[in-house]
Amino acid sequence: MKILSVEQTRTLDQYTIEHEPIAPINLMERAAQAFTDWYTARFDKSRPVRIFCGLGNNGGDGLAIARLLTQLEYSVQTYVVRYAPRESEDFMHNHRRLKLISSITYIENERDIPVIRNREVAIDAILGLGLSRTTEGIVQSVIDAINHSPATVIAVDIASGLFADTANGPNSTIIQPDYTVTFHLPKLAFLQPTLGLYVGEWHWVDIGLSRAFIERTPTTYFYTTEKEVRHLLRPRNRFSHKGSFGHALLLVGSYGKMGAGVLASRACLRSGVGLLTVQVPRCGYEILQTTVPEAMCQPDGHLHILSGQPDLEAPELSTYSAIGVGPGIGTAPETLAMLRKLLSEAQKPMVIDADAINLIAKNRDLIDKIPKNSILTPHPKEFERLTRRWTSDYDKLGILRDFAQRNRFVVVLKGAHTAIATPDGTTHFNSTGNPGMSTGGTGDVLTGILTALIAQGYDPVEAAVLGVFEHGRAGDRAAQNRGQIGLMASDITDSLRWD
Ligand SMILES: NC(=O)C1=CN([C@@H]2O[C@H](COP(=O)(O)OP(=O)(O)OC[C@H]3O[C@@H](n4cnc5c(N)ncnc54)[C@H](O)[C@@H]3O)[C@@H](O)[C@H]2O)[C@@H](O)CC1
Ligand SMILES: Nc1ncnc2c1ncn2[C@@H]1O[C@H](COP(=O)(O)OP(=O)(O)O)[C@@H](O)[C@H]1O
Ligand SMILES: [K+]
Repeated sequence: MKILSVEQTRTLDQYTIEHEPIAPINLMERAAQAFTDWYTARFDKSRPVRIFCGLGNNGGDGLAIARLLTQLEYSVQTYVVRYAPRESEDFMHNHRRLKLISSITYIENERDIPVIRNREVAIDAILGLGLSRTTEGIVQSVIDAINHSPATVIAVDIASGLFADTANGPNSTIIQPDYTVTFHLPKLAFLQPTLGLYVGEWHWVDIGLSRAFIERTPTTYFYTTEKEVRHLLRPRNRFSHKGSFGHALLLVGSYGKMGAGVLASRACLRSGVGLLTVQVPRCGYEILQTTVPEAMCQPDGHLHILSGQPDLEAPELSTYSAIGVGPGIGTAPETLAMLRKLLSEAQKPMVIDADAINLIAKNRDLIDKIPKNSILTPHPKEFERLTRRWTSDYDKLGILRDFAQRNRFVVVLKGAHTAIATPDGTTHFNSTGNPGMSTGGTGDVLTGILTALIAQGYDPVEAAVLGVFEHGRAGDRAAQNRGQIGLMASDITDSLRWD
């Protein structure tokens, strides 16, 4: 699914109005109806509703929602925050219609702000996508009052005060909703870690904006949906054999961190690889053979760490269809030497994670040695070590895009809504996963998954988008069984289902 900019969203609204065609006021009515349907499916009439409206079209939506809920016999009190002398035309129209059936209270100064109580619902329709400057004055006071109230808060389209795709200033006053119900495609702001407080749980309601326009509008930002991912998954041929699904090599583990290697190996096997060889320090040999009997094990000459020495009689690197390196390997000088040699010899895209990324961050000459189209899977701290500190989520997205494009890597920046940046400059945000996955070892599982997909011949960008989605989906299944708190990394592997 595409993510459009505010400017493109405005043009999308305009295009829909001209080409469906539909009058602006009817499109607003459709938005209000969609919101009302969403609301009435979740909240019953016992909860009093206070709707706070601005003077633009977001306020217009709020007035129309007030009318629809009043007609459904919800207990509704409507407020107009009078921060400016002028109202939008469609606001005026809905104002006249609401006036016929209900009273409207004006908020011009702080005295006019009502006390919002427990069990009440506050609907925020003060400012929408038209936000052009930081909030101030009475708008700020109303937002503060709503945020400090015990009510359930629902933002119409976007939280008032939140810029949809640019950074807010440091001391901005922004609604902190429990829910955001948005009419347009997801906005970039909804997917950024530092903005979660200003989004809450977000829901998209379809108001029939032009699909033709969306299809031909260029964007570099995408939100991965299940339908798109289904398209990527390749069915198995009836006459296939284990040679059809590649031979992966994982270089993982060190003394005390063999678990990372076991997690990555099991996830790799659960993701359809034909054959798996795992290279571990000698101390990991029995651990691996015992816990993952499906894998072949290649012990390193060193007892505790991967050293790449002595050169054991391993098959040529080129015989492997994919190589994954990093989970649990530590950052010893011998392991650095091993990584240096590996990167110099590898010809195909690899999967590079965890300590391998930390070693590369400290030895930057290695960046040029990484095969093009390799997948790097840093979490934010690892990515910062690899690049630089960022000033906002948007700054970070710029660094991410440039780093992936300049080096021709696929960079999987992990977290809620993992962002996958590709060599061609696009960024794909993931839609699956949950906070139960914030626990040690879940990243190692992802490395195993991605290595298996590359081994099976998936293109690295497809592998990253598909693998990250399925990793999150397995995490969601595991959370359903166990609850988020009880979830641990191996539950994700056990919950993988590739169908
Ligand atoms: N066809 C459409 O355009 C549709 C629009 N819809 C609604 O319309 C919204 C966008 O409407 P508008 O473009 O009128 O935008 P807003 O309702 O966000 O209001 C914009 C107005 O607020 C002023 N303003 C901006 N920042 C301010 C601040 N910090 N303090 C005080 N005033 C400020 C602007 O000068 C402008 O006059 C969407 O978010 C959505 O809710 C929906 O009805 C769906 C259809
Ligand atoms: N709140 C969250 N929502 C969705 N996914 C999450 C969340 N927290 C963590 N994850 C996922 O869990 C994994 C954590 O990886 P990582 O930080 O490398 O952990 P580890 O190094 O312990 O394996 C990533 O894939 C990340 O996207
Ligand atoms: K709003």
